[in-house]
Amino acid sequence: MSEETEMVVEWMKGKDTTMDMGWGEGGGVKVKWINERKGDEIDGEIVVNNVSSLSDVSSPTPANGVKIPWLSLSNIPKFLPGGKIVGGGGGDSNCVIIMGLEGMEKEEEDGRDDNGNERDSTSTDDDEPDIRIPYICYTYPFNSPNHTIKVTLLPYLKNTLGVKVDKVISNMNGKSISIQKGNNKWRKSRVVKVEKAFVNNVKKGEKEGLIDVEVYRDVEVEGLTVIEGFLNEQEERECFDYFTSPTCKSWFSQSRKRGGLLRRRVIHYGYVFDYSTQDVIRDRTTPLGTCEGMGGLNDISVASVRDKVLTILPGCNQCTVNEYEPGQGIGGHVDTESAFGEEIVSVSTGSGVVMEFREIGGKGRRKDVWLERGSLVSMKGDARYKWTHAISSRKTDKVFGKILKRTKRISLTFRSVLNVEGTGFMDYVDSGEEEGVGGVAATPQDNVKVRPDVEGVGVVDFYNNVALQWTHTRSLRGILWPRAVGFLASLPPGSFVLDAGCGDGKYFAAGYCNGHWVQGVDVSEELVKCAVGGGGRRGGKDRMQVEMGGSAYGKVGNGVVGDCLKLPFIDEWFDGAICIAVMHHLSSRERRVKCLREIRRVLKVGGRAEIQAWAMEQEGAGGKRRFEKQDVWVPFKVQPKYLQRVGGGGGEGGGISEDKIMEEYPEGKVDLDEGLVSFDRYCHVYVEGEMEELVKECGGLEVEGAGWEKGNWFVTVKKR
Ligand SMILES: O=C(O)CCC(=O)C(=O)O
Ligand SMILES: [Fe+2]
Repeated sequence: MSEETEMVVEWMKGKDTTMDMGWGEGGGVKVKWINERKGDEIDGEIVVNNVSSLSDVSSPTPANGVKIPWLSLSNIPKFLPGGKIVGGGGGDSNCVIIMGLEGMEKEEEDGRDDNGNERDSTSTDDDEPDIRIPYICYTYPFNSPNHTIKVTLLPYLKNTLGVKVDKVISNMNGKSISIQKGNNKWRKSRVVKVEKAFVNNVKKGEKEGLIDVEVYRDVEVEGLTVIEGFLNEQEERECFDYFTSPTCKSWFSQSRKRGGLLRRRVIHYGYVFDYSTQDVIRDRTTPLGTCEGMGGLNDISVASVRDKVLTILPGCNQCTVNEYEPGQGIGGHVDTESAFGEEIVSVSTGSGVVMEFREIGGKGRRKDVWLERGSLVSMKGDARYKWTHAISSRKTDKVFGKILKRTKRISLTFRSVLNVEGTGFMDYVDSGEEEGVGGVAATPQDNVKVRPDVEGVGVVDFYNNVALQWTHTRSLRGILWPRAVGFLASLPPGSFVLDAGCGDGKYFAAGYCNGHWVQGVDVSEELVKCAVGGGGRRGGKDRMQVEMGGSAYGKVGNGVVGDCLKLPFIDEWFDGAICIAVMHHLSSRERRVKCLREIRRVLKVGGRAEIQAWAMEQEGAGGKRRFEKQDVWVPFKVQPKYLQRVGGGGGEGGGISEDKIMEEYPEGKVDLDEGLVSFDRYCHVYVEGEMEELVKECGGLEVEGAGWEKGNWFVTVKKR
């Protein structure tokens, strides 16, 4: 069970629980659940500290009219790291608040408040709302001492009730606010009641001045050592220059663009670390970055650093190079225990920095250490497992009375990856040979060599590039796979349904029409925007008619950007899940099984899932596709007017030059005759029985049905 799950389980037991979410870039979030049982209901409050970047809060979307109790056991807001709300509060959030929305009250004549401030609109018994929705909002910026907060409502709230977001209110605690609906008309009738919102000013240090490392001078952390001057000046300089030189092309960002979590850039040697799953990718077929072999670290300027480190940590087989611009940091975390061995060392170059250690549990002590340029910090024992480490996102540090400006810092962190064969970066050479999957001979055109970035470019970038065209054609045609629609209809009304790999939300309406709350998640931010933001339309002969007045889109499901291999939802939350045309974009068997395991994890016991992916066997499908191999690139053509980076928004699109397209979309191929731009998408098409095998390997799932439909293999499963 994950730490987060344990926390929720504790919460369910009605105990007070404090935990450190500590998810990588989320910023070492402290969450405190305090709760009180009142019959079947639980009153809760959550205190979240130190959210240095917007993360990933989500809870399923209520359809209009669905009644759910306020913070009851069944609908506590569930959140896990890994997802990203599109159109959320931006990156400066340092506080998360749980509030309750009470809606559907009588509309008042003039609800307008010119200042856009809170209004005193405490509801009376007469106004007892007919729906109550707990939700979480992010706040930014945090202006103490008045705690003036800009509130951004979760998109689902916006989608469900059509309210306008971003409203400045003051002094959250226990107050009510009005929210805006439609065109600048304030509706007092829709009241957001802030229930015990907690606002912790965690940026204390800033207000009080920087905390000097000296303050923690006497705190001892077992297992923490700093060796100053580990690199001499020349070694330090050469190493820094190597990574900052324009010839160093290995920098990679598991960035927003990729739906990832990192703001800073990294390079991985030996094994790639996947920040969304917080795990090492052991089979080296990863979309998440280049896995450098001997190349980089063999350069004379850095090989000496590696060799020096090897004298301290002989078993190390992985190195992560982190680049921190001033103002960038790393959230409080313990390096994944299951992935890395007992000692971790990190070498600083370019700039010194203060690293902050915090004791987990116990007295919650803190220790700051100054990492000078050329120094090495080693963490083992308690320092490795019982304390988190973090670097605050600041531009300065206070070191023994002096305020020091940070400059670019490049650190090299060396670790030993557990459970791998061979010696990692020391012997790994990317041969560059065209090698098929599972021993099948490959040709570049029809068989993808499963290489590190295959999903990054061939799936995430692909869908972001083609999103507008995609949603235009697909949604307009609105063709839904019949079995998936049948599956949605087979779930009891009111189910929470996960749409894993929701794309532009094609199935949202089908779920909605069956009375479900649909929560989508997809790696493509551009597609999620379409799913929640009205980017697409419904039509065609198979379309789902949704009579809601206005656009059905965005009102019938909620989407969050996230990874199917690390779903941003807690365990056992969904009654049903669909995963349609997603599994054929995963580039290794390990990743396919991981995806199934994630779906299983978030399903309740007895919850069911429908999983479908392209079949290699296309005969009788009536389609034009023929697959010779299982791992293939499949082109998709886009009209330039749908290419957003050259200004295409779906309008006329005249005058977009070919040069500009080629510049902005180097991965696209422009066909002059057709006037279309073609993008390749990575697919792994399934052969008969393969899906069932994966299900078997996943375990814990009972197969209710399996077969072939319209060129796809499907399995319907139930969680045991
Ligand atoms: O930049 C550093 O020195 C620390 C990096 C780190 O903690 C990590 O990558 O886990
Ligand atoms: Fe770390």
